[in-house]
Amino acid sequence: MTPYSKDFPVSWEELHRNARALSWRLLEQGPWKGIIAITRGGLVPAAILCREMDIRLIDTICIVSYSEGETGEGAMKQGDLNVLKGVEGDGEGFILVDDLVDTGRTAAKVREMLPKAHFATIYAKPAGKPLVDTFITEVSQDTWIRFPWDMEYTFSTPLADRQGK
Ligand SMILES: O=P(O)(O)OC[C@H]1O[C@H](OP(=O)(O)OP(=O)(O)O)[C@H](O)[C@@H]1O
Ligand SMILES: O=c1[nH]c(=O)c2nc[nH]c2[nH]1
Ligand SMILES: [Mg+2]
Repeated sequence: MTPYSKDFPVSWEELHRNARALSWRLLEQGPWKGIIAITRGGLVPAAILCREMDIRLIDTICIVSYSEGETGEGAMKQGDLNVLKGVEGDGEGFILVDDLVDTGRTAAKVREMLPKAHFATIYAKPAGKPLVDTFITEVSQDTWIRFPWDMEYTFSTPLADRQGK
């Protein structure tokens, strides 16, 4: 059974605003040598951060942790962590960025790989929050965040018509 009972759709505008808010917070804590994006979710936040912070050195850690769940409703379940590509060094002076922390499993893995990096996310759920150095918005553990790159505009049934369904 999926542990997610709430949906939290995020628009491009909201994502952009939150990523810029994260840039402000990180600029105050610099200087930074570069950004390491945790693919794939960290790629769009990293693009916004490096533009706002004038950072030109961008690398990736490529890691896979979720696969399509049995529900077929777009919610995912977590499998084994699979690191496809790492980076050299201990991460000192680098921002490690991801879109969110949920259980914190991905965060724990990347922190182990780069113990001195500053780990930043836009969204954090309570279980993963202690592993993040800087984040912008907290959502409850039973919420599934829907990022704009995972959605498309579609018809919305009026609330009155949904009653009793
Ligand atoms: O805190 P956790 O429970 O580990 O979950 C958070 C991770 O899960 C998602 O990535 P996912 O592995 O689904 O891949 P993606 O970024 O390529 O979509 C998300 O982008 C985080 O990286
Ligand atoms: O798009 C996503 N939304 C989430 O809430 C989430 N949690 C882990 N991985 C996730 N991916
Ligand atoms: Mg990810």
